[in-house]
Amino acid sequence: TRIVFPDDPHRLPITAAAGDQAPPPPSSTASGWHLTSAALMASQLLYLYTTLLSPALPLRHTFFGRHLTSRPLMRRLARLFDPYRTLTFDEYEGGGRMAGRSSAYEEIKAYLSVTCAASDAQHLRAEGATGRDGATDKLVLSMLDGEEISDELAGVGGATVWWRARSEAPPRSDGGGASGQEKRQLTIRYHGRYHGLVNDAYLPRIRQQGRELIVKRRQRKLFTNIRSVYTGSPWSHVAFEHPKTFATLAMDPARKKEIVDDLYTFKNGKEYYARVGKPWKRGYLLYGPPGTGKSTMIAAMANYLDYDIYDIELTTVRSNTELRKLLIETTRKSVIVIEDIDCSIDLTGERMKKKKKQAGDGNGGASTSATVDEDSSSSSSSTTSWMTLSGLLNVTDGLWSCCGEERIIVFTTNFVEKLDRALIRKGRMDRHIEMGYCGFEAFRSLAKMYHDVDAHRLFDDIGELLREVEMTTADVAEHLTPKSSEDNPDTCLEALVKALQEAAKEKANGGSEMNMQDGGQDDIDEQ
Ligand SMILES: Nc1ncnc2c1ncn2[C@@H]1O[C@H](COP(=O)(O)OP(=O)(O)OP(=O)(O)O)[C@@H](O)[C@H]1O
Ligand SMILES: [Mg+2]
Repeated sequence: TRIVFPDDPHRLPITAAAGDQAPPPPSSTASGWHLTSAALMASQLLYLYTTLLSPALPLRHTFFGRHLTSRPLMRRLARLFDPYRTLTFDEYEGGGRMAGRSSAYEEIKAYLSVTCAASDAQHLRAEGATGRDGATDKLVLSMLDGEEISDELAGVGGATVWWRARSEAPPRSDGGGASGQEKRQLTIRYHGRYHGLVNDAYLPRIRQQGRELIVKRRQRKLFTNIRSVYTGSPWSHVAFEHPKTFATLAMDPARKKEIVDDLYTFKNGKEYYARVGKPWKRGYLLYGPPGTGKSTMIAAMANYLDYDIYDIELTTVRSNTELRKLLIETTRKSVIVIEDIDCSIDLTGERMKKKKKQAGDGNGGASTSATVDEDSSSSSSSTTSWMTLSGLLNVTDGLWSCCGEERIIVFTTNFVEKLDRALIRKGRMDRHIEMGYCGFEAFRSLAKMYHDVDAHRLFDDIGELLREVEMTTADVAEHLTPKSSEDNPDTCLEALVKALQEAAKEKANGGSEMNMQDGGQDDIDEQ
């Protein structure tokens, strides 16, 4: 580690003797603070002694320091020698394995990245970043371990605070490999006389500025639950740059408006959720046949809300505990997605079977449906992972889903009727959205999007055929896509008509029964 000290005329001249150990905090202002030469010498001797004795420990933690600080009088004396205070911000708050990311740490880190750039620090870390405008030439600077930078306290002429970054290696597992993540910390050091100022004005101010910077710089990310080899986080991410918006999502305009209004109300519902005491989250279930725009809708939602996406591949989650950990690691303003929920886990009537069995046994016991035994369900031969329905229920409405605010949970499925009712009841999945086969309104928006055509002689035929034949939006979009430079709106619409007529003929011959699916309602009935 390399340490850079701020230029300060009052720094005690022990740097060389102390090696890598930081010198005592420099005096932040010259005014009003004059040690007598005797006190200065005593403090130097004292510090030299403690520093040499135990270079790794700050003054207060040494044997000598503890003695000095154990009595009020002595403590005051110690303050004379060491009038500086420190505050440490951990990257993870709460301690233990279930610690969550600290917003204070993130905000201060963002603020310091600007201070770093303007500082005279010699060794900084630079990370590439993409700005919101898509520019890829941005750099975000941060302090390397042990690096120290100074910052001014506004309103107090020349008063300075010092920030230092440090990290602890994760504890080793039995196999010798790292078993966890690095513990990162940021520590601020300041003169005791500025304690009130630092806590009441400086820290709130820089957190606010950090928050604004985070929003300004935010490149949205698409996370997936593959452990990152770089950070040890259970999530890896790439930049999220899906171009789909609600403007380019083909569906019935009235239904689209409903969904957009719903999202708008959620996004601006902070006070409402606080007032009624509900966690600020909302669950959406998107269901419908393949190619009807479920994944596309998720991208449009994330773009509309300006949220990150956490895409959970449930089949690789080995236990309910792992799922909880994943959820705790998500940040606010995010859409948490579990696609094809029916394929990820055997959720189909597991609880029903259990309930029936209990009813059949007639021996009481734990009889409520909410008490599914995790172990018995995890040993079910049809599950591909050890995730269980009860674990998933916990995630969607238990403690774990409200460990942060402003989250949307989206499940998608091709077979809504297969899902356990408990999983998709209102409150868990608040809104059920059917993504059905392409209707006339959806077709019209595709025609407008692809060919800028509002009306055409073939529209009536197409409308008729779409009522008769079930064709996915993906298929209709494909027919409308020009395949060569000779293609124009006429040829594309004719190709679509032809495809629809063929599908109608096939249906009439009884060949397309497989495609039959119920459509119609927006919301499915609840138990
Ligand atoms: N409503 C729509 N508006 C615009 N494009 C659509 C729409 N539905 C589907 N598409 C197009 O069809 C393709 C497939 O759609 P998407 O992946 O969203 O389907 P899906 O419902 O998620 O299918 P699956 O169930 O197989 O995951 C996308 O590339 C998209 O461009
Ligand atoms: Mg999909």
